Amino acid sequence: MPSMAADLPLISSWLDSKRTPFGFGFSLHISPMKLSFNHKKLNGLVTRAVLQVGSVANEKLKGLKKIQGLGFDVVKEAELVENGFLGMRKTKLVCTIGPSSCSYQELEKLALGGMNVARLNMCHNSRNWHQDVIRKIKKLNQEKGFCVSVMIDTEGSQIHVVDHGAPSSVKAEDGSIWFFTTERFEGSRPFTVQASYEGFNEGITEGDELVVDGGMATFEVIERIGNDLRCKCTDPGLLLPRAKLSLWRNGKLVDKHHELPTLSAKDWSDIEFGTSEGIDFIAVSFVNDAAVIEHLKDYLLAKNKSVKVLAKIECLESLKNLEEIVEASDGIMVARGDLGVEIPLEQVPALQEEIVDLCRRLNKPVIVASQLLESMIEYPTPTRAEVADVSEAVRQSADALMLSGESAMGSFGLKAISVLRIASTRMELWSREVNRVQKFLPPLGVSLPDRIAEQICNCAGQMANKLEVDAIFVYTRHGEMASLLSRNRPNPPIFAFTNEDSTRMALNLQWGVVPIAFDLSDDMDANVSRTTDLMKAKGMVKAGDAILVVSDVIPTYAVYQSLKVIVIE
Ligand SMILES: Nc1ncnc2c1ncn2[C@@H]1O[C@H](COP(=O)(O)OP(=O)(O)OP(=O)(O)O)[C@@H](O)[C@H]1O
Ligand SMILES: CC(=O)C(=O)O
Ligand SMILES: [K+]
Ligand SMILES: [Mg+2]
Repeated sequence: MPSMAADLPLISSWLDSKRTPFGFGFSLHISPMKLSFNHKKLNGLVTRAVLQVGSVANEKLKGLKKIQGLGFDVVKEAELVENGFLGMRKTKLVCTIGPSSCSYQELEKLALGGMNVARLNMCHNSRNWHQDVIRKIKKLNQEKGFCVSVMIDTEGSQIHVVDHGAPSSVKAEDGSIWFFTTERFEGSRPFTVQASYEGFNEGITEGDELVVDGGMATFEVIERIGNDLRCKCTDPGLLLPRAKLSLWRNGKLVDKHHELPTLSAKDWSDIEFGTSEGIDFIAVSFVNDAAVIEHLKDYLLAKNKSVKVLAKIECLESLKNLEEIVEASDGIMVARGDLGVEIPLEQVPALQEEIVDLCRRLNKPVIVASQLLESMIEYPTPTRAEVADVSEAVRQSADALMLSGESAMGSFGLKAISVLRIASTRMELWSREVNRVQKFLPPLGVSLPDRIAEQICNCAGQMANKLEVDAIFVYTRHGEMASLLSRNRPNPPIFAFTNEDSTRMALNLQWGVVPIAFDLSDDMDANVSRTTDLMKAKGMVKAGDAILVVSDVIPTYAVYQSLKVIVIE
């Protein structure tokens, strides 16, 4: 077993770099508070070796605030009691809510099944429907002790089918002639497909290709007449309601997204509605560049709304500006559905891995989305290939996996979430064995502006693994340290105590973090003893458990970040 001292050079090397721009000096002290040599994990080490890195406080510690109980997610609590610290799932699960999952009972079942975030796609359904779902989720959280965050996903300016002349799907036969029109009309016309965007056929000429849903059906443009494109079906298939339309010339996409506003008037109105209902995340569809994310974040800041903004990577333009988009946003969704429409399908897997790695480097949570268990929309078991896809996303250490149609409209949403839960827990375990995590994941260098926090958390991650502590406790107001710890993908779970509700809900999307509501005080020792006492009383920690404690609680008088190891007595 490596000794704790082995970590000291690492820590002291960054301690040398003083935080002069902020006017703080740093001290490191190791104070053995109590010696005991029989702990199962830290045999031979002091039981309360305290490694503290804090600014020199020039004021006395403030008095203890009144601390109430712990706001612990009932599902995580049960998971901990049942599986122990190491058996807790790290990968977060997002479920799209739709007609088959919108009742109070179904939502409760999904929450019990491990849903961390509920996604509402504003492309579908009415304002009242969305409001009703959001309120049900809030009620479940409040009355039943769940911790499910709410995400809205903007409609954006997609080019899709408005009407295709049939109530549900319609088959386009080989060689059949169809009109794709931008004309608005009521009712339906046979062999006529209404497209959502007026500029849809501009610049399109004979010989171009019109692709439906990324290859579900393909047409050749024969003629452009006024508002219409007259097309011949060259690859037969189904036209589904709201099917996506894209145009191609000589094997290259004719990019129309950049002509459209990323946030339409309807999107702004949906955002206004969502924030007034207290949502936690906005996922922005078809992001082209960082500007739209910055604009939305400024807007939310001005309105004093702590809502996290996620950028969906799903079009060509977003790939060109990937790094600036990741930097600007609070998280990313790899929206493989539309991405696979805009770029050749075989490029999606490598891109997914690159995006996941980039997000980890820049410390932004990342969701892998779409078609993870697509066959489960219809069938109660997944294909082997789907389970392999899910496991691969977990191996890449994506923060979260997302269900779409599987939970929104399928009959087996609950089974689908249990497949995600079981497959991700299994893969996490496998990745941890014989240090595979270290082999798989690119090492973290020094890449973030807050180098001190970054290095504390990198060291904490290494220490947690080497010392085989049972859990990491982090005390955080804005979630920064919790997020930086998560970025290291350590073996033990990260319990993040926070007094900010918005921080708690945002941390729901971060790998391995269990967010817990707690009335933080400026007195760190009081926080630690109070939370461990409360968790002990609940049977969640017991004597002998080793815990790595990290803090970024910032009292009014100083910056105070610390790292220490305690063993529960
Ligand atoms: N609120 C809803 N009401 C009705 N049906 C829904 C709803 N949400 C999703 N669905 C159904 O589930 C399917 C998949 O949902 P999802 O929202 O993930 O679609 P998507 O096309 O992947 O997303 P996006 O439109 O953002 O690209 C939809 O095509 C739709 O049929
Ligand atoms: C989720 C989504 O928007 C997509 O995959 O296209
Ligand atoms: K959407
Ligand atoms: Mg999409």
